[in-house]
Amino acid sequence: MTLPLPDATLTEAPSLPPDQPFSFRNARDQVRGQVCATGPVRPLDRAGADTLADRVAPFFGAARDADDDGALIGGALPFDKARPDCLWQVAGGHGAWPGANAGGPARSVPERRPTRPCPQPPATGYMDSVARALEIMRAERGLPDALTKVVLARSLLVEDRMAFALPGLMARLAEDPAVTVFQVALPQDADGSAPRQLVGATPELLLRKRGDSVVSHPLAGSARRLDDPEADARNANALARSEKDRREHGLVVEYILDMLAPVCKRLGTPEGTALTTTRSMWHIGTRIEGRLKDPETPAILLAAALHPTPAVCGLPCDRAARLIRDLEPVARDFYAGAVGWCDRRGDGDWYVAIRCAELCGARARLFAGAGIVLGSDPRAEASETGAKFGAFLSALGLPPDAALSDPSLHNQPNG
Ligand SMILES: C=C(O[C@H]1C=CC=C(C(=O)O)[C@@H]1O)C(=O)O
Repeated sequence: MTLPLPDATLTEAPSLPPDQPFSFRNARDQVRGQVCATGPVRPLDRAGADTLADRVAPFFGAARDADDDGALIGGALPFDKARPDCLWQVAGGHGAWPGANAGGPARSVPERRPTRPCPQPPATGYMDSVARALEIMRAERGLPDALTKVVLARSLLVEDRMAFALPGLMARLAEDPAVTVFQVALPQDADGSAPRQLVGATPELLLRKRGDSVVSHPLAGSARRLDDPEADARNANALARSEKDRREHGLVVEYILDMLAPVCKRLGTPEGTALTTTRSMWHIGTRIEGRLKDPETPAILLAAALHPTPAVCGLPCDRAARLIRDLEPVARDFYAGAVGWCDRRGDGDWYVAIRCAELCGARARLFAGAGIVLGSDPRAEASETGAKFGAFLSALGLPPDAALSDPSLHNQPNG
C-alpha cells in the first residue's frame, strides 16, 4: 500500500519564492537547449490538472499586450494529475545555469561520498509486486478493459552528512549529452525542513512545441549499457530483437498518437522506431512529429493532456494508476510526472520526470521504474530499475551499480 501523501494545503509552509525556480539543459539543442528561470518569480496557485487551463489563462492572456516579453511558466506536474502541481511564473529563461558554479575540473568526482543507498522497497518486495501485476494480467488476458501494462517503480534513499550541493550534482549529470538535466524548486514542507528540489537527467521528451509543430519522443524497452563493447552491443541487439520490449514500447507510441490525433492536422513517425542511448541505458524510442490544427494551444496544456503516458503509468491508465498506488510503498509525488517550461506564445519543452530524485538537504530519494507486460520477468525488471539508478548514483559519488548488488537479483530465476 502506498503511504498517502500529506494534504498539500495543510502542510506547506508559506515560503519565499526560490532564487532558482527551474532550469533545463539539453546539450544537443543549440537553440533553446538551456532555459534557466530568471526573476522576478511568482508561484502559480497550486491545484490539480483539471484547473490548469484556467490558472494559466492570465499568463497567455497577457501575451497579446506583452507581445512576447520573454516571460515563462515552468516547473513540475505530479505523477497523479489530481494532486497539486508546482509551477512558477518568471520574467525570463536566460538566468544562470546552476551547474556552472560547480567549479573544479574533476566534476565526475564529488568531494564526499554519501552512505550506501537504502532500497524502498527492497528488490525482493519489488519482484513480488511485479509478480502480482503479472498474475492480474494473466487472469484478465483477453477480457475487455484487461490490464496490459503497468510501470512499477522503486526508490532508493541516500543520506549524507551535509546537504547535497546542487551545482556539482547538476554539472556531473550534464556530462551525458544525451539527457536533459533539470532542476525544479518544490514547495517547502511545513516543518521548516530544507527546501526541496526535483533534480534529474531525463532522456525522454514528452512534448516539444514550436509554432504549429509538435514532437514527442517516447522511450520504453530498456537494457543496461556495459563497459565491454562486445557485451554492450549484444545487450543492444537483444533489446532491438525483444518481442516483449517492442510490444511494451508500441503501447506507448500508439497511446501518444491516439492522444495527439484529434489536435493535429498531420501526424506520423517519419524516422520509425530505433534504439537510442544514454551513457548508462539503451532504450527503444520513436520520434513522433505532428502539425497542430490550432498553433495557439500552449505546450503546457498539451503536455498535461498527454501525461501520464504508458511509459510511466500503464494501460488502461486509470487501472494502472490504481495498481501503482496499491503496490508501491513510496508515493511518487513528482517522480514520473512532467517537467518543463512554456513561453507566452505557447511554445515550450516538457520532459518525462524520470532518472531523477527529490533532494531535501542531506537526503535524496531516487526513483526508477520499469514497464511490466506479459512476458516480463520480475528479477530482470528489478535489475533494470537497478541499472536506471546508475547515472544519478554516480553523480552522487556512489558506485553506479550500487542498486544491483542486492543478492536477490543474482539468485536463480524465480518462478
Ligand atoms: C519509468 C522509467 O522509465 C521509462 C522510460 C524509458 C524506459 C522504460 C522501460 O523500459 O520500462 C520506462 O517506461 C524510469 O526510468 O523510471
